[in-house]
Amino acid sequence: MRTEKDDKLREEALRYHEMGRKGKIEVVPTKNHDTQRDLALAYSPGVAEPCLEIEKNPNDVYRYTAKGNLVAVISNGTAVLGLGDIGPLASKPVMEGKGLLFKIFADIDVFDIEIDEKDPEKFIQAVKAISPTFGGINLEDIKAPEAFEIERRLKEELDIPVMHDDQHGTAIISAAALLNALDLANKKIEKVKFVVNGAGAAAIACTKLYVALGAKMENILMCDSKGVIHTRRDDLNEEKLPFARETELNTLEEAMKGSDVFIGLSKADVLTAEMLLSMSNDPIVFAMANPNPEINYDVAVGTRPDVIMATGRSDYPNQVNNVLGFPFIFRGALDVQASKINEEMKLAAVRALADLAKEPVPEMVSMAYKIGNLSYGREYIIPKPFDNRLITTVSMAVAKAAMDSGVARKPINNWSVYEEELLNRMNSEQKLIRMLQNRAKQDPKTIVFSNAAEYNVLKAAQIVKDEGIGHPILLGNKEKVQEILNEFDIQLDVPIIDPKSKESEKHVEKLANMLWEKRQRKGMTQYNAKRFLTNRDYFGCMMVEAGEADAFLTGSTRSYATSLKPALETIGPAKGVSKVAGLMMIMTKKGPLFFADTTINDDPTAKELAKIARMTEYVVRKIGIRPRIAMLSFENFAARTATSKKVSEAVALLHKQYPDMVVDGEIQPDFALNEELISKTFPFSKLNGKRANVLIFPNLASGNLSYKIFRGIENSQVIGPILMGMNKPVHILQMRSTIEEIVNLATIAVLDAQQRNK
Ligand SMILES: NC(=O)C1=CN([C@@H]2O[C@H](COP(=O)(O)OP(=O)(O)OC[C@H]3O[C@@H](n4cnc5c(N)ncnc54)[C@H](OP(=O)(O)O)[C@@H]3O)[C@@H](O)[C@H]2O)C=CC1
Ligand SMILES: CC(=O)C(=O)O
Ligand SMILES: [Mg+2]
Repeated sequence: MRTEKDDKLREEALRYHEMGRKGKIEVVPTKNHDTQRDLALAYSPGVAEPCLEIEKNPNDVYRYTAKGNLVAVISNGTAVLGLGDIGPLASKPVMEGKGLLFKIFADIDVFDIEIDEKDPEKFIQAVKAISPTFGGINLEDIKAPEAFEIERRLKEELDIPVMHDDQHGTAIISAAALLNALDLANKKIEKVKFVVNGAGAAAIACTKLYVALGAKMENILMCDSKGVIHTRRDDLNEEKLPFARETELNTLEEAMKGSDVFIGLSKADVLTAEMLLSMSNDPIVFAMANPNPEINYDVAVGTRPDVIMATGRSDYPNQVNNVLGFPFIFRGALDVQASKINEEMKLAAVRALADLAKEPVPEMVSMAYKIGNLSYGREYIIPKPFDNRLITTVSMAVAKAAMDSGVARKPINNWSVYEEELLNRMNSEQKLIRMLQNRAKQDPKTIVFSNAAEYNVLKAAQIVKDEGIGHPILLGNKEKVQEILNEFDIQLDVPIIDPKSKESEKHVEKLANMLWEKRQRKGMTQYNAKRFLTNRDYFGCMMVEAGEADAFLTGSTRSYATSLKPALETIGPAKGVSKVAGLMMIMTKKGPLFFADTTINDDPTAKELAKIARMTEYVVRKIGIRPRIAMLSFENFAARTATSKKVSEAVALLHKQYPDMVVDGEIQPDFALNEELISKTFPFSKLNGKRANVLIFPNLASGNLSYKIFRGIENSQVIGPILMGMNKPVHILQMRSTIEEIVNLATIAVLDAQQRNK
């Protein structure tokens, strides 16, 4: 069933693949290559030395080359997703996609290899011939029954891990999800009746693993394209035969009656609402065909509110897709130089995944999925791919199982060092920013950029446009802007408005009249309103006020206060807000930290401080993070000085007015940021033994200077200042912001505009 959403996705997917550098992965040099000397080492003559070492000791290949971190994703294109035999060429986007996932989730490099060969023997020989290059081989989208023979032989004949992901990756993930779904439905694996639709590579491997976990063969009905696999059939291959049941049932429809679990690894839309209605109570439906499931998610949930439903897709709850497995399974296997991926390693991955879903979900994950409260339950039976913990949890479990089962050639001695290595592979700061950008891209908004005759602003606007984060409008002198565009060869075709130019006179007049109407009783004359409107800051703000744009970004060439004044006089604070404030988001290895107020209120009173805290809580929550707020001072719960007393008073106000708010103080920042110190020293605190992620400073000096010191020492990425409390999205950059900082704040401006549209 093709929906409007599918049509939109089609368009977007084609654009995504076509834009910019072609393909989804590239090769990047890892060593210096700037001088003649570097080249003499990288290539001839120096390169001969590692060659000779490896000739003497083949294992040194792991020491001197990329082999140990390089996986081949190999396909012949005979069972590409659920699209069938579309050939090796057409399979390339999927294989490149796998490469991308290997890289971003587990820092594994991939060559995707599409082989034009259907004959299993010839295919095996081709893979064997290129295998010296790789530390592991991920077979992909090869159809059954050939896939079974190909994998079996390559496993036997090669001494590096070989895994057909559609079989075992899928089996591992779906088994983990199944264990949790059964737990939630209060059913036992030994008792439940399964219908497995599909009898190909994925379906057979999954079913075998469920049997290994306790499912009973006599409770499983498997169907292929011809219907139920039963003993009366004479067309069954070797792999299907063990699943042939003595039964009178012939069709999927008949098989479904009274079943508890439906496993779909076949093709789109083969399960009907009527069939779903014939299942038992609390049915479990894993419709895993890609790109479209055996039954549409909304249809299934609409038909059976008691269903526990999963699909292979990322845009619905419970994505049961092998992406949750292969990056981390190979990571663990490569790190111990495992000779194979065996049953013990697979079962370890199943348990690790199933258990992880029961743990509290970190904020970063909820944020990536724009879901406030992700917790173990019917709509969260399996971790999400963007969960940072997968790399440590699953890879470590797999590595350990490889060692315990005797297939590891390079055992791990120090697990905490290994854990640290795994975490360092992931650049969590970048990930967070990427997540925010992805959210912005879902619904890009029109952003007016002031100071367009600045290189950084133009470059940032170009990125915002090219990445699909927003639709820029530039404010500035057209000639100057064009000059910079030409000089730096920046391709940016967006509207440019110069409020000072003759051609903008009518536009200026319209916005000036609006402003005058707004402020005529606050001393503004019509003449002054018109004069103000030739100023870019007034003009940009009024465009947002007039609904001509969704957000305004300014400040990169002016002092903060100079840009703030027009914003306050035009857009102004939101209803009920007496003090606006500036929030900085600082990316740290332990996650994002928020600082307020960093830009506006010199010495807020206790009441104002409480308001700033409340407003910050709201904004942080909107970003998708659960705020834990520390009200900072230089004393801990023992206010003696005027500053601490003020903070203490603000905390009392907050506790009284908002008893559910996670806020406490006065507290020193080193305590607030240290879980152990907090839980041991202040067990009574409302922070509940958890590290704070929002720091409210007692005054502007401490807030502003702290984030600047932090930024200077840590060289962390900073997003902000996010201007909080305004009636419409306007944000003021720091002077001389970098391109990256402008793009980041533009992203926040888009998210801000998205929130307000809801
Ligand atoms: N979510 C995930 O992580 C994954 C999902 N999949 C999905 O599973 C599906 C199968 O992949 P894979 O096993 O690799 O491919 P195969 O080609 O090996 O197997 C396809 C199977 O589907 C069966 N089939 C086709 N049409 C029907 C139908 N109308 N009713 C019942 N069965 C049917 C075929 O039957 P016959 O034997 O008669 O030809 C065959 O057994 C694909 O949609 C794929 O996207 C696969 C791997 C991972
Ligand atoms: C997810 C996957 O590997 C498939 O659908 O084939
Ligand atoms: Mg696949």
